Amino acid sequence: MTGAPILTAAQMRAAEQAVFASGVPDYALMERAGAAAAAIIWRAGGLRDMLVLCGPGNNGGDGYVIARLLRERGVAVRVAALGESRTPSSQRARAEWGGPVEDLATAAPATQVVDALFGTGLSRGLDAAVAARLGELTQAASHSHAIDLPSGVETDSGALLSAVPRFRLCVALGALKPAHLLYPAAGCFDRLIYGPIGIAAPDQVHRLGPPRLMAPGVEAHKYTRGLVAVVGGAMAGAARLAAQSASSSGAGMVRLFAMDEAAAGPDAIIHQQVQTAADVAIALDDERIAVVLVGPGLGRDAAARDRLAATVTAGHRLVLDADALTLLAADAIPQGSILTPHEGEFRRLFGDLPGSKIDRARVAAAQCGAVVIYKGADSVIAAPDGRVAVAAGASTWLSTAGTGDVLAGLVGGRLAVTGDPFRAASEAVWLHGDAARRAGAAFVADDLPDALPAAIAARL
Ligand SMILES: NC(=O)C1=CN([C@@H]2O[C@H](COP(=O)(O)OP(=O)(O)OC[C@H]3O[C@@H](n4cnc5c(N)ncnc54)[C@H](O)[C@@H]3O)[C@@H](O)[C@H]2O)[C@@H](O)CC1
Ligand SMILES: Nc1ncnc2c1ncn2[C@@H]1O[C@H](COP(=O)(O)OP(=O)(O)O)[C@@H](O)[C@H]1O
Ligand SMILES: [K+]
Repeated sequence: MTGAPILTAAQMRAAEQAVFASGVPDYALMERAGAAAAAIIWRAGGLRDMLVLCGPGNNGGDGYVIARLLRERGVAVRVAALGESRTPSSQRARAEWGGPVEDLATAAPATQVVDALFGTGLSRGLDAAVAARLGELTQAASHSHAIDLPSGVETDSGALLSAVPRFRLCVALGALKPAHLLYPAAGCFDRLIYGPIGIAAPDQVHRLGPPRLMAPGVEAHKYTRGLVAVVGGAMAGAARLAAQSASSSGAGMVRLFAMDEAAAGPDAIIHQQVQTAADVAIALDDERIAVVLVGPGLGRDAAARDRLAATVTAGHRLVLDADALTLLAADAIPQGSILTPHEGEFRRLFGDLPGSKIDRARVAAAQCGAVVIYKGADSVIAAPDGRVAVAAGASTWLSTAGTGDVLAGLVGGRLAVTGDPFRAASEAVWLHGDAARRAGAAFVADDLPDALPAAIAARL
């Protein structure tokens, strides 16, 4: 399930220090990084003429190594620098390059541009003139490559500290950084390639990787595969959509406790009209229920409040979405639940927490003892024990009504199957993204459940 590790700038520095402490000289690590990046750029750009932009720090050092190695392969390389090299390794890399170094302010463009101005050491935005030069030279190139990070993005938050052009390729060195997955920085390149340089990374924060799912065993029956109950409310459609998604998620059975009478819908879903909070309590008094999903279409009035209270009191494992997140206070969330807030719901529940989206999700999960899926174009899944998976690059067509209801149903279904909230949340976000990819363009939320069986089959 886990993909590449994600390290902050400080964790990256600590990991580099550990490599140096093991006896690898500073400059050897820079050679490794430069060689990894040069190999990736060579595959992308071949013999096209190139301008490498080198900054004053070690990111610039990587640039000089890349320039030298691609010159050795026959590429017509020029180098333009932003001032002198200030670290011992980058000074050596510049000396090993040995060729002319132009001034960034006046260098002519080339077919390929390599941005090695700043990486994880950026402490403030680029000066306006430098940012403008970077923009001009990048736009003039048909092949643009950012080394480690596009210059101008803040490593740990993904914020843009100055104007950043869009690169064709970003080469992440040693580990992914939060800015590779968090927006807006994650939108500053078309493709991300990870270049390993042999550092050991802490293993708590990862990019979301493809899950490994299992087909039901021969002994399976509908109750062992998990019974998901969906408690609906005033807006019937949202709960129906969630129930439909849960029933295509691998769960054994879905019961929809709705306020309205059964509408036409998948007949596999057991529809039961449950009007009062007392009726909700009776319906949920069933030991076979593995997970209860509440929130989509619940409403926010007194009746919704009562239905939610009856649902929480029933004591089953909960997935809380939409209106449930608006009605509940953070300290009333039962431990072991899964929450699926979008930005607005997250801020209402947890306030304006400091730090990156990853930091905020982690604090929220620890605070309420629940797994939090902090949704958006970048979705951060955080567990109370500190584990985090970050998903970026989902189809932007997901920004349509009801796709959150589909995700919530899917989370409920995977939780019923696995019994493990972090795993269920991770599987659900992956499958949701894959279903969207399969649905293509301009889909509506109703199309996504139909795409789930194929998305699941692809992970068996
Ligand atoms: N230690 C090493 O040998 C390795 C370093 N690596 C590379 O080194 C990078 C980190 O290197 P550094 O820590 O030297 O940091 P950078 O190269 O990102 O830049 C740091 C330098 O720029 C200055 N600076 C920061 N923001 C500025 C601004 N807005 N305008 C002008 N100057 C500014 C800083 O004062 C410092 O001198 C990584 O991103 C990666 O590319 C990796 O290749 C791994 C190996
Ligand atoms: N621009 C976007 N790019 C990719 N995914 C997005 C984007 N906007 C929203 N999403 C995803 O779509 C879903 C929307 O959920 P939500 O905001 O709760 O919508 P709704 O309540 O209408 O169902 C979430 O899974 C979210 O991560
Ligand atoms: K860079």
